[in-house]
Amino acid sequence: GASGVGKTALVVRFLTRRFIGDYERNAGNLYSRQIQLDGETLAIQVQDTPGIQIHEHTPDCNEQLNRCIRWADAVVIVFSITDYKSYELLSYLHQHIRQLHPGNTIPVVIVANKADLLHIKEVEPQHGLQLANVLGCAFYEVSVSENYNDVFNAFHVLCKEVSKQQITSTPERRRTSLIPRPKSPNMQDLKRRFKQALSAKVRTVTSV
Ligand SMILES: Nc1nc2c(ncn2[C@@H]2O[C@H](COP(=O)(O)OP(=O)(O)OP(=O)(O)O)[C@@H](O)[C@H]2O)c(=O)[nH]1
Repeated sequence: GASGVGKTALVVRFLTRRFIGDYERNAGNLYSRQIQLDGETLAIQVQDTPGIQIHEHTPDCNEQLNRCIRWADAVVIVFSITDYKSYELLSYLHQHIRQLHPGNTIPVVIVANKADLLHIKEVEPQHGLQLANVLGCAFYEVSVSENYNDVFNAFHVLCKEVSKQQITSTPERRRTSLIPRPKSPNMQDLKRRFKQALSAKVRTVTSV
């Protein structure tokens, strides 16, 4: 999704259950994780992506992002209810994902984030749901800062859909052993940034 909608916060909340408020611009980290899903242990990888830039009113999906979309078995498109322009990107992004996965309907979830900021909302909740229905996507309105369960449910739906597809798909579609394992596990990077955020908070509290 667009820049600043909460993509990194969403991934971090899903993987660590924690909300870290301050992030630098996201370079696109890859996280590997084992999760429990309906009594089954799944190995998943979550690729965080940089915000889509808009040039002369046209979204610019660069080759790095296109590689991520082609690699993915499922996609979460995030927008913020406080940023109408991020909502306007949804149809374009959905169409772009379909073009990069011709003949294969990979599961897509649309997440409307920052539901805690209703006082500055620019997008009505029902508009997100209506558009998701038209596009044939699951829809979740969440507040990553306030709530873990809705975030988990959005990823849970995707993992179930992917599992279903992999059970019914041909063997070559199953890429679990072919997914490139990250060289340096990004969980170290996540822990470093988490510690930085915590120490920053301690400094802030002290300075107050
Ligand atoms: N109030 C509120 N703020 C949020 C929420 N989710 C994220 N934020 C804040 O929004 C800002 C952007 O969050 P990021 O996770 O960096 O957004 P992003 O989409 O990864 O941004 P880019 O890296 O620029 O693409 C940060 O200051 C977060 O603290 C939310 O649910 N509520």
